[in-house]
Amino acid sequence: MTFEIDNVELYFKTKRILNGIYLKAETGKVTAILGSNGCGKSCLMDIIFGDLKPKYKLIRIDGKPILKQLYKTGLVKYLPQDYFVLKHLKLNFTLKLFNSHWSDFSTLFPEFGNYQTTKFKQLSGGERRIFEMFLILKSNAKIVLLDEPFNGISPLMIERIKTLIEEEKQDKIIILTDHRFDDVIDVSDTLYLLKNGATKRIQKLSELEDYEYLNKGTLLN
Ligand SMILES: Nc1ncnc2c1ncn2[C@@H]1O[C@H](COP(=O)(O)OP(=O)(O)OP(=O)(O)O)[C@@H](O)[C@H]1O
Repeated sequence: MTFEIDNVELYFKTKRILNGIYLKAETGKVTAILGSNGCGKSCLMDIIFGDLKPKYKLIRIDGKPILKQLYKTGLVKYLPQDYFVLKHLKLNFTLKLFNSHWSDFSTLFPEFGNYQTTKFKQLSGGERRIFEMFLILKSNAKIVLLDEPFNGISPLMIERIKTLIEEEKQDKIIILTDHRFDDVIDVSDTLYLLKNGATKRIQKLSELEDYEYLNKGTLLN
């Protein structure tokens, strides 16, 4: 499956946020978006999901235009920056709601060993993020959007999540954005930089320095 978005124009009042977007993602690949604070990455994710209506946009799946909001197609799941699981829900019940099982989760994350009946609100910030990411990545969605999946997660857990992303991308389109550029570069197959409202496809990592997303010499370290 291929996913494309282009011709996006997003304004807030007279402030232009996005105006030159083209992004193509496909099953079996992780497509990543890098960009500085406030450049419009979360807005672009919201637009793809269908939760933010720009002045104009064109989304195509396998070349065919999709005119309704993407979430209405049932093809997509979205990990936004804010938590989406209801605070009072127990973890094992929440997994059932997402057609998953406690044993699947605890096999991958044994650190959560006896948390079956723990409520979501009793988890730490990083634990909540890991749990929500598992729900999204293990879902049967064909398109997965991850907004800052590594935020607040400790290094060893990031490695495990990257492994999960690698496994799950086999039958999913995964589009993610995060400020941990080294982890993003490591896990991505296709890389875009969002700058001045437009996406630039990154073919060589040195372009990240040329476009002043990274300081010169950062990639040598
Ligand atoms: N509802 C809104 N009303 C007005 N301006 C908004 C709104 N939402 C976002 N913006 C502005 O749009 C721009 C892009 O915001 P966005 O959250 O997409 O940035 P981002 O690239 O995800 O940033 P960060 O990496 O800091 O999370 C910012 O300048 C922000 O202030």
